[in-house]
Parts: sequence; C-alpha cells; structure tokens
Amino acid sequence: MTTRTSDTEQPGLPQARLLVVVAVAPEAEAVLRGLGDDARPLPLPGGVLHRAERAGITIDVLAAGVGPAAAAAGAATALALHRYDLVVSAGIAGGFAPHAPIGSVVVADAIVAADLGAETPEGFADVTALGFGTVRQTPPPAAALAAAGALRAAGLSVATGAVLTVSTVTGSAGRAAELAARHPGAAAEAMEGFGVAEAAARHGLPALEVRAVSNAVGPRDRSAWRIGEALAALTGAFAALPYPELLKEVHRG
Ligand SMILES: O=C(O)c1cccc(C(=O)CC[C@H]2O[C@@H](n3cnc4c(=O)[nH]cnc43)[C@H](O)[C@@H]2O)c1
Repeated sequence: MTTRTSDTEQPGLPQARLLVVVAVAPEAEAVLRGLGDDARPLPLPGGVLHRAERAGITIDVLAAGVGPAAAAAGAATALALHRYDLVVSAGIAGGFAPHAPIGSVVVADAIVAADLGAETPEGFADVTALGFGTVRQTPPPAAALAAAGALRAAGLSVATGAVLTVSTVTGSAGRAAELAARHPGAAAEAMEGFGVAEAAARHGLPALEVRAVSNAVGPRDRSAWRIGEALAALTGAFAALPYPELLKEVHRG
C-alpha cells in the first residue's frame, strides 16, 4: 500500500512540506545549493526526489524533465506518493524585455499555457476560447508577493508578471512580439510551469513559479544564453525565499 506520510513526520504534528519541480539536474543542484546542500535522495518512480530541510520545513526537489508533459507527470507522481502544502515550478527561463533582463528572477503572478489551442483564420484561439479546459493557473497572490518582496530584500533583481509555458522555445522576433501582444506584461517564458500547476491543482494545492532568466525571449542566439548566471540567481532565490511565510500565506488563503 502507498503511504503519504514521511519518515520524518511526527504523529499529530504534520511537518510543512514543499515540492519544488525543476526540469534538469543542474537546476536541481542550483536549488539545493540555495537550500544548504544537505539533501538526501529518496527514490520516486521515474526519478529521484532530493529532500532538504529549511526553517523546519521539508523541501523536496525533483528534476522531472523538460516540457509541460514531463513536468506534470513528475509532479503528479510525487504528489500521489507524498503529502505537500505548496508546489513550486522553478528553473531557468527566457525573459521578456524590458521587464526581465538576464540574471533577474521572475515570480509569476499567473502561470499561463501560451500555446495550448488552435490556429484559426482569425488567429490563435486558446482552449478556453474553444470551449474546453483552462490555460491559466493563478498562484496565491499573497504568497507570490511575499516571495518577490523577500527576493528584492535579499538584493536580487526581481520581476513579477505572467510566466508563459510553451512547448517550443521562441526563436524569432515575430513570435516574441505575438506572445507579448497576446499576454501584455508577461515577464518570462519557460516550458514546465503550467504542467506543474495543473498537477498541483488536481491535488487541491497552490502553485508558485520562480524563474531565473538565462536569455531574452526573441531571435535564437545560443551564444547569448547565460545559463551559469541564471543558475547562480536561482541559487540566490532559493536561499532567500521566506518559506515559513509562504506556507503561512498559503494556509491563510
Ligand atoms: O536553443 C538551444 O540550443 C538550447 C540550448 C540549451 C537549452 C535549450 C532549451 O530549450 C532549454 C529549455 C529549458 O530551459 C527553460 N528555458 C530557458 N529559456 C527558455 C526560453 O527562452 N523559452 C522557453 N524555455 C526556456 C525551459 O523551461 C526548459 O526547461 C535550448
């Protein structure tokens, strides 16, 4: 039988738990460095969770793979096997100019599936406009605000706005302009947030998205990606997030 409690949990005194879902191992390592690097591995079907403790809170980090499907499958697996209070999608991202320059950290105020829909003669129609499904998950506003405030207080360059989830990395100015026009004020583009947030929603849990910007959304220029800089910003963000406050806001909401 599957159990949803951990070996660290006291009966009658459930420990607060957070699940962080990233795409690839270097992102998981960056997050874990921010948490203090004392994580231990726990097997999970199709992957490995790395469990850290911070401020009395259990934080599990999972590298679930690139793209919304892998992210949703990984998150759903962890959520089925363990109890969590909050889920965070994290990693590197493309930033929309001028809101989110390279090296900045983006805290999502909306997590939007930006290419889930159909092309029509009148242009793109998302699945909500087509009459089924949703393309937007909204992080708890107070928790997102608390996260952004703490990151700013720690000296990080922080932007807030929608983080778009796409299945194809934008590689042209035309596509960047089209996305920006459809989602005014969008701060970043990545490939996993909506999958993670959908999995969380199925379990009745809130989700945040925290991204460090490695490149500008626009014409493809691999030489301009600053992955090391973004991973360092991700480490800084996970060292500075106010975990007890986030969980308090989530439980209050
Ligand atoms: O274009 C390339 O050659 C290339 C080289 C290395 C990595 C990639 C990726 O597509 C990584 C995708 C991975 O990183 C996130 N990410 C980072 N920047 C963006 C972006 O501008 N648009 C979408 N996703 C981005 C994403 O969440 C994936 O996990 C490409």
